[in-house]
Amino acid sequence: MTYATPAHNVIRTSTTGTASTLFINGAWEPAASGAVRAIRNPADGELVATVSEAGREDAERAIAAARAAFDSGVWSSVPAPERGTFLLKVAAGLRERREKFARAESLDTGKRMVESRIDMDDIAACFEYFGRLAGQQAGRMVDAGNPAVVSKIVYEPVGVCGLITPWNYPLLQAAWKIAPALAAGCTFVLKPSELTPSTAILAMQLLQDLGLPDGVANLVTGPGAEAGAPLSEHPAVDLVSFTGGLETGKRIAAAAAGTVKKVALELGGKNPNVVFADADFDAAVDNALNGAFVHSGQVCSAGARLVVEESIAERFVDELVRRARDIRLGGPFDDAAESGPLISAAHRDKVNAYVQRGIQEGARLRTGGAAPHGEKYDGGFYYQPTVLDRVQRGMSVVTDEAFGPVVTVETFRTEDEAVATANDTIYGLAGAVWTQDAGKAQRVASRLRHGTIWINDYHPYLPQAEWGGFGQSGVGRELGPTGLAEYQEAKHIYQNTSPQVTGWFADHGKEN
Ligand SMILES: NC(=O)c1ccc[n+]([C@@H]2O[C@H](COP(=O)([O-])OP(=O)(O)OC[C@H]3O[C@@H](n4cnc5c(N)ncnc54)[C@H](O)[C@@H]3O)[C@@H](O)[C@H]2O)c1
Ligand SMILES: C[N+](C)(C)CC=O
Repeated sequence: MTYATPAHNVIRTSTTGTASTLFINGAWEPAASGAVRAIRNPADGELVATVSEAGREDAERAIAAARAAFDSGVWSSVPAPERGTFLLKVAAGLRERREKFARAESLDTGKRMVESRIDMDDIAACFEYFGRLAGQQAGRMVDAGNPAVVSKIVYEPVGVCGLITPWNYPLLQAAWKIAPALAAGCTFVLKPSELTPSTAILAMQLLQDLGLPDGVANLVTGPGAEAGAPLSEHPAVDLVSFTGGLETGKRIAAAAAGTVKKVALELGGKNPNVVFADADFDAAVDNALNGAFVHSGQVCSAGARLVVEESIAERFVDELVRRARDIRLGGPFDDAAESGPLISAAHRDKVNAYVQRGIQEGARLRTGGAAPHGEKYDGGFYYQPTVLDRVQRGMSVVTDEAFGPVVTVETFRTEDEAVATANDTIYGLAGAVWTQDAGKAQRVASRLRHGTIWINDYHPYLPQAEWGGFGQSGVGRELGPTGLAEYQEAKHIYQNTSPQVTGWFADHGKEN
């Protein structure tokens, strides 16, 4: 198969310079300024779509629509099981349109079709999970210790949600927010990455086709500083849920403080993949490749730090390097490709700068460290899978999230040293432990300060299992029951069925 051309375009956006991709109060609109952005496939630079480039004014109109829809009760008053049924229809719609959505995702991100198809399945599973959960949150009775009192906890929607998402898993990260927000009865404004808006547009079309009331779901496509910032600043937004980089997350938390809105942050990671000498060697090497290089390492939970027991380190890294050299790079429709391009030239420059700085600081480059050569790669933003060993703690390539196909190698001699090395990061998103000793696996897993620990595996995540970070990897959790609770307020309703005079204050005006 050859790379996609604009003829593969699968969404209703223009390739001629006009666009109406803002979805506000049930209508498709251009940006107030008329600005547009060209979306290009990072695998070959081909024009994929032209979308509206929203600014503050557009975001504020979308917020007003979401506020009015929430306050009208048009969605929050729909019984929770019916909201759940709607989510199940969304899941079914996604499954029917899987290929169309996957192509749009691959064209925007450059990721291989096989990966985008998996993403679409995971997205449908997310809607199914929250669809089933929606009807099960009945609240609970509380024993007030007084038979005359009826005391209960009910869960109400938090209100208007600002949802801000990144480019690496565009619709998946949006779905992890949209599904629980709708299940809880919230309304929202979604601001996807300006680089990868296409599947968000398709998703809004699906919600519209399925009859979601106007104003419940709103979309602004555009850059963060203009279209995104109002979602964290505006007093009419009750919650901002953000997935993206650490520095943006800090800005959003600071901006949200002005109106004391709820903040959920899913940020980056610098995730340790800890391999003990007694691990299944072949499985551990294979999964170290998977952990570091799938989607060219542009994964928040990428196993970018290999932490390997000294006694097997040389053999392990030799094998990792041998196999990393063989990884075939290519575009979304190249069936032979095993990994794809980076998202942009600027991002590739950033990844390369980390690698070169690491080498200058004394790391040894075992493979990679440059863009690949050849006609096939011209016009795309490819970077070779890269392995650096002999790194030192404190080097920026070890501490910072490079977010590319780069793995560093650290070694340890004892279990304590393995734990200390793995925990030596400001982040705390995910990590893995490889050993055939079940006791050691559980011991180490319990000491690692990361939100997800895989034992003898790498990368799986489940809609029913909470996802999120310790430390500076974020605040709050997505998925699982906690992922729904993020979009709810717990309210205590206390009813005294037999009101009594308390006598706390004497009635000084009353005759004896
Ligand atoms: N923890 C997770 O589950 C998870 C999942 C996916 C990606 N990520 C992280 O996302 C990052 C990569 O994504 P990115 O480069 O798109 O991140 P980013 O922080 O640059 O952008 C994320 C989103 O924020 C918007 N934005 C930027 N500035 C803003 C502002 N001032 N106000 C409001 N919105 C603003 C962007 O337009 C985009 O939509 C990595 O750090 C990765 O680890 C985390
Ligand atoms: C959360 N996850 C693993 C799907 C994507 C992270 O970038």
